[in-house]
Amino acid sequence: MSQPDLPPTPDTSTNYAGPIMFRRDPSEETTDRHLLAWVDPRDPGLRVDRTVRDSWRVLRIQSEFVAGFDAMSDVAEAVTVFGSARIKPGTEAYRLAVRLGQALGEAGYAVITGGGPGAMEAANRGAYDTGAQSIGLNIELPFEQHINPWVDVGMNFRYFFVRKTMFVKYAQAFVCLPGGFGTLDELFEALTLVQTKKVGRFPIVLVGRDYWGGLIDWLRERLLGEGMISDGDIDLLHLVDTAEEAVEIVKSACPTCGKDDDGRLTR
Ligand SMILES: C/C(=C\CNc1ncnc2c1ncn2[C@@H]1O[C@H](COP(=O)(O)O)[C@@H](O)[C@H]1O)CO
Repeated sequence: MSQPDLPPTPDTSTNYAGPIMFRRDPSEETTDRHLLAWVDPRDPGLRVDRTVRDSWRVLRIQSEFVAGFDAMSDVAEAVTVFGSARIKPGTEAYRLAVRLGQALGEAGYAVITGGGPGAMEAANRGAYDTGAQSIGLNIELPFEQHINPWVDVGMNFRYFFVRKTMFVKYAQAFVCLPGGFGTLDELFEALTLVQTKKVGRFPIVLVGRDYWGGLIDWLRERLLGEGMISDGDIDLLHLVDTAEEAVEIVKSACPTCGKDDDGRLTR
């Protein structure tokens, strides 16, 4: 029933700038966007943007690394799960992501995701269900954004590259569920880090032969076929169909991960 003496329910759409929340602000600005904006050095009115503001931004970036390292300091063995922000509860894709979170949790791993909706939420939900640590590293975006309710350690990052450092530094493996540009970006960053031996310990697992198979075929035919990558590079990717297979690959790459000296789960 309407109550004319009360103000209308507010628009609750929410934007974040790092830890700061804004409502009723339709701006598409984000901190990343300010950092990456090109500023013409010949424009005297904007010169301060390059000479002063960019230099000072370094301190904010530094503080985000410090906060991220602090937030993650208690994380033991963990697996980072990537996947579409768009899949919905009730779908097969969502159930697979929940099952993946559960299987990783049951095997003793903490689960790290981007903290958002879709496959991230589902994997956090599965991990949370098993009592495993469920971590969400969210990112400031130019539209409404919240950390999903199944995250028990969460952080909201301003900068994509700081957040990506946390995904890699605190995980023993990456598992990619079907996804779009964001998932592909995260997958190829991981692949490049392993290929260039910046990280050495990483299995990268793709779940969904049907979804990823075409990409693997293309990588083999074009990139390998035309000498853009080496023979072993394709083998960095493990293609599976089920959550259980994914966990087996993670475990076999790091048999002691998730266990203490007596072989007990460490969570
Ligand atoms: C588009 C929608 C929500 C966006 N919210 C996100 N929150 C946190 N992390 C995100 C979000 N969107 C993308 N990511 C990151 O990229 C991967 C998923 O991207 P994709 O393009 O959907 O594959 C994911 O792993 C995150 O790290 C829904 O309204």
